[in-house]
Amino acid sequence: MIRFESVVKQFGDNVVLDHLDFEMAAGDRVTLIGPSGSGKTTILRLLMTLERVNEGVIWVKGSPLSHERKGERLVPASEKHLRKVRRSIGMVFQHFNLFPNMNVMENLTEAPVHVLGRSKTAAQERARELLAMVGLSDKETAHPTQLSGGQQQRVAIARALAMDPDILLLDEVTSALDPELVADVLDVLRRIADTTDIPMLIVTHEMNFARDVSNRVLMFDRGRIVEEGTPQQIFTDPKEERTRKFLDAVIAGE
Ligand SMILES: Nc1ncnc2c1ncn2[C@@H]1O[C@H](COP(=O)(O)OP(=O)(O)OP(=O)(O)O)[C@@H](O)[C@H]1O
Repeated sequence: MIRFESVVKQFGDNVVLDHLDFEMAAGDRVTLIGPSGSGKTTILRLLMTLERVNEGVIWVKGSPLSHERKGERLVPASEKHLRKVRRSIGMVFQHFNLFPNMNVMENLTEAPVHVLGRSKTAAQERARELLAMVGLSDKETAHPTQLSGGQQQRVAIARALAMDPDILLLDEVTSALDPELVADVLDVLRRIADTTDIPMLIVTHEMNFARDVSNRVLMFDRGRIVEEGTPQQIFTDPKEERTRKFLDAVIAGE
């Protein structure tokens, strides 16, 4: 479904991902953990095509994301290819990033209509289903500034799903929220995990959430996977000293 094949990403001399190999199957929910600067967000940004690989190839559903085919060969993706493949990846950011001058319904239908070419009626119908799923059916005509941070983030989740993406990327989606708003957002994501089979790749420090939603946890350090397992195994019986130290530090900071 998703495959990183020997991916290298560097910024100047800083090698952030060092020949990274990793795969996600359909229906996988994977949480990435690891110290600050270990490359977690870079992985999401590569999938979002906001960054380009230096070496290696990223595949989505058997097609290259980072590259395109020229006959038998793979060549680095053109901007046109990236614009096209970007549609299949849904991302929710820490800071919501809703369109401020559009109401909730417009936020949800803009890209399905203008990028995917759906009819306005079909896009609105799908948007209403998604608003019901995130518990905001009564906010269709509200503008982002009239919503709490938690409500804005739930709209952002619905907006990502409105594109029917192949994968949903969640980057620290609760870390900009007031503590009392976190639970609602996590509950919505738990419900989506329970009621859909969309693959999710999650970066979070909310270990309970990771335990509830994901079936695999990958521990990163310096651009490499140092340990991988089920949430149960990684959180209760980590094998690697680096994982243990990292989890102790997260728990101490909570
Ligand atoms: N656009 C960029 N230009 C230069 N260096 C970058 C850029 N983006 C990321 N980096 C560097 O890449 C490394 C990995 O960053 P990344 O944000 O992927 O880590 P992270 O594991 O997500 O950390 P955090 O938990 O703090 O978000 C860091 O050393 C960072 O400084």
